[in-house]
Amino acid sequence: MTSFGVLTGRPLVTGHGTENDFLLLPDPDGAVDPSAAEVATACDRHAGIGADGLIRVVRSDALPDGSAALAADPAAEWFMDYRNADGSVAEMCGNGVRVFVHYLRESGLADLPDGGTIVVGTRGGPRRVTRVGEQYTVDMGTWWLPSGEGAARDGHDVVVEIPGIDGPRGGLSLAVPNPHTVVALPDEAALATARLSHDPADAPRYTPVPPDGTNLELVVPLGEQVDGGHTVGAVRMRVLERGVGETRSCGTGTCAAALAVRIWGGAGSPDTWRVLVPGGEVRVQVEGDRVHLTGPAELTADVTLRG
Ligand SMILES: N[C@@H](CCC[C@H](N)C(=O)O)C(=O)O
Repeated sequence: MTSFGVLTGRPLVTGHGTENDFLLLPDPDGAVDPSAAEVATACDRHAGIGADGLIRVVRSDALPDGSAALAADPAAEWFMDYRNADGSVAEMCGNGVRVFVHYLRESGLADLPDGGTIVVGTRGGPRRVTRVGEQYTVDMGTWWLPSGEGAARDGHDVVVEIPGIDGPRGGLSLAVPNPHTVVALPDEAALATARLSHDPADAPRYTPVPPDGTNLELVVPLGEQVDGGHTVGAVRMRVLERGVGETRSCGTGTCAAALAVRIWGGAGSPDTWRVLVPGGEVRVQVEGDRVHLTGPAELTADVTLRG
């Protein structure tokens, strides 16, 4: 008999950002702290509602991680308590934070006029989210190369064996601030043949093994175009998310993908990137050691779990 534990009977809201989908748990006062097993069951696509992750919408002053966010930025009234579909926590979710802010706006918990900005607490630090019509631009903060600048010179710091792809490939590790490994493939046919799963018998293998696990982005650079007088790069991406499986989009992953392709492109590589994912398209803007992500957010249903 399936048990959703503390989630039973709680009003939940479903939503997605470029089809990276989430269960939102409104819990302003921090009264409901689901266990990893309860999150995993609710996110199971057969035994539960199904989602790539669960996001608790909670006031920052109601939990310890939120207090740290408030100390970093007193404007961070709300905290995105993000859990992967397997119940594990992650530092940041680039698609989720847009859906989070869209929910705050739609439910009247925050006033966000067009052009307005709100600060959201996350485990990766406070994030400023600006509404631009029906799109949201997230200041994703600083990014870095965990292996140091030498990795940028070499272009890779990890070897990845990917089921469905011939031979081992060089990958580049990036922190956004959650861990990502980006691997370039020669064309879209190769991208289509990759098998992306956490099944131990068919999972990618990394040398060295990433200490905190990793999200894996497979990318195919699509070239550059001039848009409004600016050069814009384009890249197609598939992603295997840590703690989830293959998803139709990953916001932090699109940032990692754009950053890696930009590094591989060398001097003169664009700062603005269109990243095409199975669930749609987002835009990534690099400003030195900071990165911004722009994309849509939607709410889809109000749901309640039965016992
Ligand atoms: N889908 C998210 C990333 C969620 C966290 C990730 N699976 C991890 O464990 O690091 C995004 O949109 O960024």
